[in-house]
Amino acid sequence: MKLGFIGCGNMAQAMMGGIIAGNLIPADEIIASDGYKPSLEKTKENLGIHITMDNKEVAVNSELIVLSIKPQFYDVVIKEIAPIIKEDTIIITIAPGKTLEDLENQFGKKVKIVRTMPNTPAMVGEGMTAMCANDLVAEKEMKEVKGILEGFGRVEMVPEYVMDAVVAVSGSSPAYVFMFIEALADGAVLQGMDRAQARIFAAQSVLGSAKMVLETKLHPAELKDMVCSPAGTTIEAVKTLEDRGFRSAVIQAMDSCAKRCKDM
Ligand SMILES: NC(=O)C1=CN([C@@H]2O[C@H](COP(=O)(O)OP(=O)(O)OC[C@H]3O[C@@H](n4cnc5c(N)ncnc54)[C@H](OP(=O)(O)O)[C@@H]3O)[C@@H](O)[C@H]2O)C=CC1
Ligand SMILES: O=C(O)[C@@H]1CCC=N1
Repeated sequence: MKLGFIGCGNMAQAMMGGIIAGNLIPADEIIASDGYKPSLEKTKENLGIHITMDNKEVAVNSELIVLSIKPQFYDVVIKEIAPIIKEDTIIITIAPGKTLEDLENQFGKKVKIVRTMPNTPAMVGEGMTAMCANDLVAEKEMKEVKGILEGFGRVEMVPEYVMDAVVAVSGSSPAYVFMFIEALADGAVLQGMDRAQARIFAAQSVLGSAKMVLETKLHPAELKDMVCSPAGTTIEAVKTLEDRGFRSAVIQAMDSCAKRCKDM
């Protein structure tokens, strides 16, 4: 197998979906293991990958192994696979707070490790993933892994010290954005709009605004100013958001998020 996933939940399925749809690795060269058989079988049915209940089968048969279990299960899974992985296997991690040094110590031997942080928009091919690696991973191997991760969105190489910031700004941020979209829809419902239509108006406005930031490369404050007419409607809304500490709430939420990474 080219690519193996240990843990076949939300992130693993999102990553596999993009990789297969982008023809980066064919489904019959991907294998996934999980402790829960019905969800594995459903993934096999949807994506056509190989499945197993045995993590070791993934470990011995894959060139690249994604550890797609929750952080609290990293210890037990690493203990299980460390004795049997081959020297040239590349381990890809996606958990917050698990540093390259921690991981190397847990494996207890020289292992090629690529530490990444993806996000759930990978499910629709619009993921944002950060990556860094230990010294054993050659530049050519980094490029290969990057190419695979690009199957489900954008990828940036980062120095490891910014990984907690990455979790706050992209790994976890879809949750805050969904809360914002939900709140926008609620606000429109309050003004009398139908719920289903409100959700479309809210989501499309967030999508379009994000695209403007990426495509115009203008500062977000400049784009905000373009919406605020003098004595108009928008500046009234901006005033209320500033009064209620909107930006400060976001920054403080991200600070809590990054602090949690350090405790994991
Ligand atoms: N969700 C997100 O937005 C993001 C998540 N991540 C990271 O991705 C990783 C996976 O998260 P996510 O996909 O959300 O989690 P999920 O709970 O959806 O998936 C994890 C899967 O691993 C299975 N599992 C648990 N223990 C084992 C084991 N010993 N061997 C094999 N499989 C096991 C779980 O089964 P069961 O449910 O039966 O226990 C579950 O199906 C985490 O490290 C998370 O921090 C990173 C970026 C974004
Ligand atoms: O909440 C979490 O811990 C994971 C990591 C990033 C997004 N979800």
